[in-house]
Amino acid sequence: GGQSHASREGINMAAAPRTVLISGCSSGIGLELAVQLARDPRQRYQVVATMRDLRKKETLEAAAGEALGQTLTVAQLDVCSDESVAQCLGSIQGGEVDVLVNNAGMGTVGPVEGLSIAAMQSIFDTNFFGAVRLVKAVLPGMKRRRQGHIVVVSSVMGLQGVMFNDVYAASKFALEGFFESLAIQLLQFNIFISLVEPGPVATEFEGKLLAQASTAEFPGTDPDTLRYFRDFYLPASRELFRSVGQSPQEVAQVIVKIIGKARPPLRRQTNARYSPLTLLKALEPSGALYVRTAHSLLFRWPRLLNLGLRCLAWGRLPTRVGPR
Ligand SMILES: NC(=O)C1=CN([C@@H]2O[C@H](COP(=O)(O)OP(=O)(O)OC[C@H]3O[C@@H](n4cnc5c(N)ncnc54)[C@H](OP(=O)(O)O)[C@@H]3O)[C@@H](O)[C@H]2O)C=CC1
Ligand SMILES: CC1=C(/C=C/C(C)=C/C=C/C(C)=C/C=O)C(C)(C)CCC1
Repeated sequence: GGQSHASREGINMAAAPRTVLISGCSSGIGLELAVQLARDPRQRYQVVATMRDLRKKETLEAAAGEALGQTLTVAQLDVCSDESVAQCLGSIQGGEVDVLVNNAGMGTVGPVEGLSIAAMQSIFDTNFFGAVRLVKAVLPGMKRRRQGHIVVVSSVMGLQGVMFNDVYAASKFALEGFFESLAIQLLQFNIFISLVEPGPVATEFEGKLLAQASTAEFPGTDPDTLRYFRDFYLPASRELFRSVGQSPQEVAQVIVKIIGKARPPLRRQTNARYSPLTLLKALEPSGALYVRTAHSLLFRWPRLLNLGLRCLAWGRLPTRVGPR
């Protein structure tokens, strides 16, 4: 209770740093968040930056600079493996995680007819069950200590569906339902949940999706659907990333602020330029306004969509797309 709030607000400067465990730190949002927290000017955090493949650790280590080995350590963690999770948590001093950031995730695009059930399940294994696995591992300790914060990198697609992102959106909706439910119970234990909902972010995420879209054959899909996907959706999606895409640094900054709060919010969107699109659903609960507008913008008035995106992008520098 009171003591933790005092330390979080910096009143008790001598407070021990909080241990923050982040999944998926080989690139993108996870990497940036790990570095920003480790470089906190008030040194409030001890960061365990994890990734499933340690051969990818160089970028993170270079970005961490002097923080490496001080406020940041790198550890192996595959969110799809029970053994890996157990081993990683066992290696943490005291075994206590104060803040868990479920960031690891992957996208998938394309018509559902062309995606195998196995491929869909693997998206859920990573995005949904990966987060659930980590939560099951850290929750008993948090409950015992009556303290904790669980941050989940969800998406605007955890709030509303987007054409040709059916499975990815479903995995993010699953996170939203799971963690909103958990949030109610956990208030009893002084444990907070925060679902962070970025719009498009310039990380390796988009490149991986474009690579999938260009190599996958989506067998069993009718030619009309394939044409809608390739000639309508893909160019619009590219333009959206170019115009309103955020940098991973910006998203990480929002998460750092949330972690620093004594009363963190349950939901937080990160991209004000995307919010007109999420408003379409929030303002009209039947969903018809959002679905009809998205449909029209993509299939009937693509030039209006382009114009609209350019307006939303007004006054900002184009986001550099691609790896750090
Ligand atoms: N980029 C975007 O437009 C948006 C992204 N998001 C979400 O942000 C999160 C981070 O993505 P982002 O930084 O953009 O993309 P990146 O592709 O740059 O990073 C994804 C990270 O997740 C890791 N990962 C994948 N599977 C596993 C696994 N089984 N165990 C551990 N780590 C794993 C990847 O590791 P590896 O390198 O080994 O594959 C990588 O470190 C994701 O949850 C994504 O859904 C949300 C909204 C928008
Ligand atoms: C094409 C198109 C859309 C596309 C949205 C996209 C592509 C959002 C991507 C979000 C991401 C990448 C989130 C990651 O988690 C809208 C705006 C819904 C409606 C108009 C047409």
